[in-house]
Amino acid sequence: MGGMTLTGALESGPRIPPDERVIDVRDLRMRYGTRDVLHGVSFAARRGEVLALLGPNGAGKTTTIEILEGFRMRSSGEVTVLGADPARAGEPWRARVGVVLQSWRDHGKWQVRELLAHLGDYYRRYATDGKPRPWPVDDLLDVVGLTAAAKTRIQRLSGGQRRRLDVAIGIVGRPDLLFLDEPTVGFDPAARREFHDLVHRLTDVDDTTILLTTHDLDEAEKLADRILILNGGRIIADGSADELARRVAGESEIRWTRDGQRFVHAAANPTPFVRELLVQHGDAVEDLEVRRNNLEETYMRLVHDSEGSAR
Ligand SMILES: Nc1ncnc2c1ncn2[C@@H]1O[C@H](COP(=O)(O)OP(=O)(O)OP(=O)(O)O)[C@@H](O)[C@H]1O
Repeated sequence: MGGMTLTGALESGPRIPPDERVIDVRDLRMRYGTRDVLHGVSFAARRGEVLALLGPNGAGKTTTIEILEGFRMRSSGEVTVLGADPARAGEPWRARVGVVLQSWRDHGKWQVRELLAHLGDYYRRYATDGKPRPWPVDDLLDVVGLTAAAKTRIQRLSGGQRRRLDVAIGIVGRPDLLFLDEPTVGFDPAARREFHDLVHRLTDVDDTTILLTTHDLDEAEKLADRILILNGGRIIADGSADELARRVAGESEIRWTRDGQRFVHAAANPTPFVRELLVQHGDAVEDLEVRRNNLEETYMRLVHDSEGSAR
């Protein structure tokens, strides 16, 4: 069964015409010493898409992202990002790519606004008619929620504010493509929600393509147009959260009460079951609830199935 889930996942992955691919990865392999950690990874992203790369610890997410960012040399495979090979691309390419690194701790004595204005200057020469660069600093402060902290020295920012500054630094050049490696670690729920709004704004306003990694499946479900699951250096699923949920058998849970008694039933297709239930019991059915697998359940199942079929 695991094998079928796997094949199904890959075959029905979206087909993106080559000229619309902001990211195009084919048969990417990575070996550290004698250890293979990526075994032929292939996927693509189209402009304006938000992709979440999920997978257990050690699956190869950071390695993949670092290769796409041009920070790590791959062992083999074809990688095209914004039309260029990241291993060979130059400064104009880098200016179009945003990277959010973990906590910007240098320049502790600088004020937030001052640092962003300074870093933004670098991007001025890469402005185009369609895309003025950098973000005007006050708009940027507003968009990441740091207006009130504009004059605060970096060393005095709270953990959450620092992560927002990391994001601001990643997008100051108005990148066409943004990489976010576990962007909301350390955020409180309010900051997390604001960050999600920011991601939506970036894709709405700027058509920014975003590739993010996260272990927060709720976050992936809220943000991503498409989910890629990497396990043991292989992509084991590629599709929207709904598509992946549909691929996992026994997906829906139907709950109801009748004569004061609770009932639970699992069904791949809940509609005929519910219809029959109402035909049989009509008004006696109360508190009817149909719940599809959430991404967490789907993810656990897909990872589990792939491990079964890989060995
Ligand atoms: N520089 C390196 N040298 C040798 N092995 C490495 C190196 N970097 C990563 N690895 C190994 O490669 C594998 C994939 O690591 P990677 O960091 O890409 O995984 P990940 O999916 O990002 O994990 P996590 O969720 O824990 O961040 C791991 O087994 C890791 O130990």
